[in-house]
Amino acid sequence: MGRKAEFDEKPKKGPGRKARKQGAPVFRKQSFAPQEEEDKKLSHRQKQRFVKREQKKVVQKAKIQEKRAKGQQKQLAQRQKKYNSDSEPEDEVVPEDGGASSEEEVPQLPPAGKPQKGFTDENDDWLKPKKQQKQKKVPQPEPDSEEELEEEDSDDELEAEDDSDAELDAEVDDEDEQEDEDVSDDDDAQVGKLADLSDNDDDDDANSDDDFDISDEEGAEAGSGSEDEDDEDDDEDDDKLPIERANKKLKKREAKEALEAEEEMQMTVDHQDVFQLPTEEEEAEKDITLQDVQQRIKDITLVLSDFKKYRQADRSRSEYIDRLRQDLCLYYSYNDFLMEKLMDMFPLSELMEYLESSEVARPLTIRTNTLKIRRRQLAGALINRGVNLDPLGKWTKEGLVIFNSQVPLGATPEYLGGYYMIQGASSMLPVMALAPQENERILDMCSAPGGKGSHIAAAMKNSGVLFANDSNRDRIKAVVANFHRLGVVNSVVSCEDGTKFRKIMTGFDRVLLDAPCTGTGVVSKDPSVKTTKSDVDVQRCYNLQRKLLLTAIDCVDAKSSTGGIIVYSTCSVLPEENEWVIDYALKKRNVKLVPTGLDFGVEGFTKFRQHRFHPSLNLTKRYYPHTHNMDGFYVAKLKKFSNTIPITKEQQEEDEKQLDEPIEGETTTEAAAEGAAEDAEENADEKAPRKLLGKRAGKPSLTDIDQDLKKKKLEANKKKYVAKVFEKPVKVAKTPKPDQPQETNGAPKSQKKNKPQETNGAPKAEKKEKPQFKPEQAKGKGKPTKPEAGKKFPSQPNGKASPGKSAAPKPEAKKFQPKDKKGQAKQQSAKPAAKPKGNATLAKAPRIDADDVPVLEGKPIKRQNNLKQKSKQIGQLKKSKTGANPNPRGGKKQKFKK
Ligand SMILES: C[S@@+](CC[C@H](N)C(=O)[O-])C[C@H]1O[C@@H](n2cnc3c(N)ncnc32)[C@H](O)[C@@H]1O
Repeated sequence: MGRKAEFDEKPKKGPGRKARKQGAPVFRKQSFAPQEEEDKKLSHRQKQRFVKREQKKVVQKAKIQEKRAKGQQKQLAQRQKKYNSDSEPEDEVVPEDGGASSEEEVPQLPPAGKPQKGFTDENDDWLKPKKQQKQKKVPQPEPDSEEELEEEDSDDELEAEDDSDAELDAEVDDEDEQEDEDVSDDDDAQVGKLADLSDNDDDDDANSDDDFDISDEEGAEAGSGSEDEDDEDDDEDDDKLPIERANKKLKKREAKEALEAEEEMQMTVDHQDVFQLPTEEEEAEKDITLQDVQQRIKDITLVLSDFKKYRQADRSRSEYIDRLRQDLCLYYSYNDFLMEKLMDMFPLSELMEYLESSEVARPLTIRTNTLKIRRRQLAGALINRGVNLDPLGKWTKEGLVIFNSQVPLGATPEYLGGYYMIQGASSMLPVMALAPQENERILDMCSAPGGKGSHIAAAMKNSGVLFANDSNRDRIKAVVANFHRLGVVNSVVSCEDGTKFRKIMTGFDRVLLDAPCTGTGVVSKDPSVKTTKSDVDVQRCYNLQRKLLLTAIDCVDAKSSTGGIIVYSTCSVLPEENEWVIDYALKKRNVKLVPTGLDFGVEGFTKFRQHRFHPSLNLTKRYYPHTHNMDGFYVAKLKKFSNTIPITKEQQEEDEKQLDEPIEGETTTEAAAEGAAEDAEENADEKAPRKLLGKRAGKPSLTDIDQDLKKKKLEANKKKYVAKVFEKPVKVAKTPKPDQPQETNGAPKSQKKNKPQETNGAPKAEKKEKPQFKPEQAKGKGKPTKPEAGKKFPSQPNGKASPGKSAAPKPEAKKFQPKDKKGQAKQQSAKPAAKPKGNATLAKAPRIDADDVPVLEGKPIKRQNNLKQKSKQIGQLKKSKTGANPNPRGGKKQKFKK
């Protein structure tokens, strides 16, 4: 008010209120006058704020001083004296204010004994920056009105009064900025608001405090260097808002944590370096948990990922691999045999994926029976029943995937009405590859329970004829039931041994061989596979599959105008049951692999460990649970290009006998040697010129020059493709007869020698026949030598699967023993009763599953076929036997000789 009086006249223009304020050069002396008068001028709010502020200050001061007091009692006592002398007059101001009403009363300072407020030169240094901070941080807002102006004035006055406290205030404020800013709430709204972002919330406050505490501690830990940096940062931070400072500290802390995490990881990795493979004693002593096993799997995986770096110097890779295999067996409940097979097939990382996904059930899928309904209609009907479904994929027009269902899918009216078949996604693939056409004659050789058979019928639109065969009498009933339900009317259902089907009926346009197998691709459906399958099972399947496939090929008419197609499939992932079988067929029949027409799937193996298959095996397809979310599956599509069989009848018979021979439960190295010898024998067969059969019999032979050229060509190809493919399964371990001394091993040789004598003159004609057969294959057949054949069946070399195996390799001479045995086998087959007599192990040998045991039924079909439908091939064979080749046996023997 007084200021007004100083102006003579109001300036019309010029600076505004701010300028006026600034322009007022005269400070009233009353500002320093006793507060009584001033207090009266304070508004109620001002008074409240003032009191608040003062109270706060006192509390803050008390806190700080308490802290200091602990470590600096003496020093502080001196300071106190000094301080008392310096600040007494100012302090006295406060009590003077005390004359105000109790509401406005400024809280009394703590007793003089304690170091209270103010600072000396000694603590001036560390207080200074904070004072600056305070000054910068709390700019005074400009008053907008007269009233505010008054308030400001009074505030100014108050500040002036508390000048001595101001520095201490700064210190206090800095100790707890939030609280300080709280004090200046309304008037300092600008600052207050920003500070309130964190301050008003107690929790946040607490958190931020914690954060700072931590960072302070960390700073202390980091050492003096970082403290200095922090000090510098603090100076810089003075310009920043609290939230910015908090953010900066947070970032710092995060960076530090990241660094620590990295160090920790490195330490962990370094720790792995010293992963110790447990010794056998340690193993025996320690009770191992599943977690331990899991951890060890991880550890060994890491070691194997960089073997040089992480290995123990005294441990070999195979030791780690053995340990890993055992651990995987334990963890995933596999037997050693199957785990070893899988480890051979997949790289380690993929193996883990495969094993993991094999633990999970595949999605439930159904196939629309297009004979009765369209997929869209079926989906609608099922959705109405509360089934949650989707189309299975772009690759199929019939498949639906079921996510969940409120009704059992095997009991819906739609199911009972034959609108769909519950079928795994992978089961749809072979029929798609087969691509059945309308009005064709198609054979489904192993049909039960009829899933794929009914799919074929649907593709044929119930036209033509579908022969659905299965050797299992019980299972064949399911075929009939399903065909009835699904409305399949173009089919003939038979129950025959598939391997004999060529004698029943041939001339099919297409044949599907969905072969019986070990089921290693469907462990999620049938976990017992993980523990029950052995090398004997695989060998048994391998034998049966080869026989069935050769028969399937023989049943197809290569001259079919629409087909001439054979599709082979299994739900096994083992190469022995897939590529091995196909490769065998490529050698034994005039077929070639063609693309399956399936646009997804992994290529079949062209090599597997030390084995090499025909390069065209890459046209076959593999399916895995971890890559396709389907059961493990295999599909191969063959095209028959000639009805001629590129091997002699005798050889065929011999092959069949070989495949018929039972397999002993425990394989031995002797058996391996036997197989090796047989391989060698067969290789000799391949090299030998063949007797012409069928149409080509008697036709002009290749000249010697041609043969030389051919040999050279084969040699050249040999470099590209070394076929070691056909490795026979391990068969019965026939113990040598006691009365057969070592010398008897030579007997087969002498027998062989006799053979060629009977077969003179045939080679050239044989060569003539060969062009129909792929040169690479022919070469491949001829190639495997004894050492290669010695590798035998993949399970054989490691010798782990069969406990009975002897580790010692058989002497070379013994490899020829099988021939002798073969001769025996022939004799035995002629006299079946004598067979068990000759070899006790044969009687014990496990037989083929009930499924696989030929059940010769359906006689009428057989009879009918015997009467009406005689295979061309059989005819040709007979012809060659009787006419074209006057001495077929001689032809065979000659081959052996060569
Ligand atoms: C994989 S299942 C066939 C599944 C069938 N394709 C389907 O989709 O429903 C193999 C079948 O082969 C049959 N089987 C086994 N040995 C056989 C043989 N020697 N001749 C014919 N069928 C045989 C089994 O009875 C079994 O039903």
